[in-house]
Amino acid sequence: MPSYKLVYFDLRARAEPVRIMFELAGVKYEDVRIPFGSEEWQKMKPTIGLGQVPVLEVDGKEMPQSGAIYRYVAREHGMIPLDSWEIAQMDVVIETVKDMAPGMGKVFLEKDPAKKEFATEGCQPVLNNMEKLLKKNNGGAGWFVGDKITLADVLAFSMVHDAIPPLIGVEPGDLSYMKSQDALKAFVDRFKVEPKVAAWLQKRPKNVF
Ligand SMILES: N[C@@H](CCC(=O)N[C@@H](CS)C(=O)NCC(=O)O)C(=O)O
Repeated sequence: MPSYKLVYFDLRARAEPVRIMFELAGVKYEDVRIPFGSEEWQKMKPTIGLGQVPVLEVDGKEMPQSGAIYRYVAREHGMIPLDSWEIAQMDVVIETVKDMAPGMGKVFLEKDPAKKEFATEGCQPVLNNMEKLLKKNNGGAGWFVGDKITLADVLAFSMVHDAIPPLIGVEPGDLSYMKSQDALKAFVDRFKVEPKVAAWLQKRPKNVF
């Protein structure tokens, strides 16, 4: 097993899917958390990867870009389907989850009315698409693709459980912003009680983002 060092800020954000995959796979890794906005980061920035984090070090070799890190870790630890069609279905889910980003970026910089609008209206079309994709596989009773957890599930969970709630001013895991996405809600409930995920949710640092 290679030696893994994940370098990010003291946040969940872009690093959390990697942490969740390492936990699911039972892989040991060094979870380096640089204080956000710190002097330490300003010193480190010119020396690491492409000057941004996350960076994953694998046996001392650096890998920047969260998307590349996600796929690499998922590939190494059995969270990418084997079949080309299923890989494409996984990518459809990942691209759909990414459709949340423009709306989220705007809300991040705004005050309460924008947060409320995003929760009640802005995020709903993407949630509906996620619901639709989930239901295409096994009627929505299992995971997004095939019959085991893939990167698609990890990214979908990170988005709806961890990333959106604090953005709209509620706790991670508070899904009250979901309207008619019952399969997606049930998916989150299923994912978070997977034993290794549940253990991680208990012990992970309690960051806002
Ligand atoms: N395309 C990159 C973007 C990485 C990125 O924007 N990282 C931010 C934190 S989420 C960062 O390092 N910000 C500090 C800086 O740019 O100095 C990725 O997906 O990894």
